[in-house]
Amino acid sequence: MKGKLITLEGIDGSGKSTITSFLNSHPSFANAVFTREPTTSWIGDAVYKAIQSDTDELAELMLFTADHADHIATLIRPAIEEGKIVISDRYSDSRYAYQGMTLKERMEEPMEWIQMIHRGWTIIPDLTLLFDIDPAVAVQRCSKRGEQTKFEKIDLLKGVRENYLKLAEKEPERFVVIDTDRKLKEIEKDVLQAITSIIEN
Ligand SMILES: Nc1ncnc2c1ncn2[C@@H]1O[C@H](COP(=O)(O)OP(=O)(O)OP(=O)(O)O)[C@@H](O)[C@H]1O
Ligand SMILES: Cc1cn([C@H]2C[C@H](O)[C@@H](COP(=O)(O)O)O2)c(=O)[nH]c1=O
Repeated sequence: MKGKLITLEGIDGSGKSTITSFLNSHPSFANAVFTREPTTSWIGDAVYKAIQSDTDELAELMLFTADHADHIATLIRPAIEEGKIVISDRYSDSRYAYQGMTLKERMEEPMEWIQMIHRGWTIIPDLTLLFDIDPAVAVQRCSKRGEQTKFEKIDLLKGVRENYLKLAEKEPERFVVIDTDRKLKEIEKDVLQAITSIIEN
């Protein structure tokens, strides 16, 4: 039996890692493979170097995309072929939404172009949970957390959020949008319901 790929997406501070930890300790997902992008490989390390410095935005996209290709080849495809459930904290939609913003002065329709360069080799998720939140609330949460990435700025995150919502509107059969400006218990319930309906089909 073929496995399932479930991805968690959303702007910085939207609550993806918090829900990933919840799922990781939930008995229903004891055999699932938990992963993330940027990955923990040397390419993922290079990505973190790029986003912690003033790297050219196109070079940054290429690094994120190389990390994605390696992630698919070494972990995602083999796990899915073994019939596993794979849960990834960020995946290709992060590139469409974030680099769709960072490259908007460099080209016309960057989001469509980035999607085009993924076509034919990426694996499309069975389910994408989009953690949606007002960027002002997300940035406030991030500031309490301490560490910051260069993308944690309200204006940029507003554009990233709009890109995510456009993606969700175009593919309603893949996306489930979760309002994360709520109590954790309510979010957990919606997440479990969305995942269960995909796994049981
Ligand atoms: N529903 C919630 N209500 C209040 N605070 C929350 C909620 N969910 C998460 N938080 C807090 O918000 C902060 C950011 O959450 P988290 O690290 O899970 O976000 P993230 O989407 O993984 O962020 P990033 O993409 O930047 O890693 C954390 O301090 C977390 O404890
Ligand atoms: C995969 C991916 C990530 N990003 C951005 C989103 C975040 O600001 C950082 C990763 O940091 P995290 O807090 O460890 O999730 O990188 C991106 O711009 N493009 C991508 O493809």
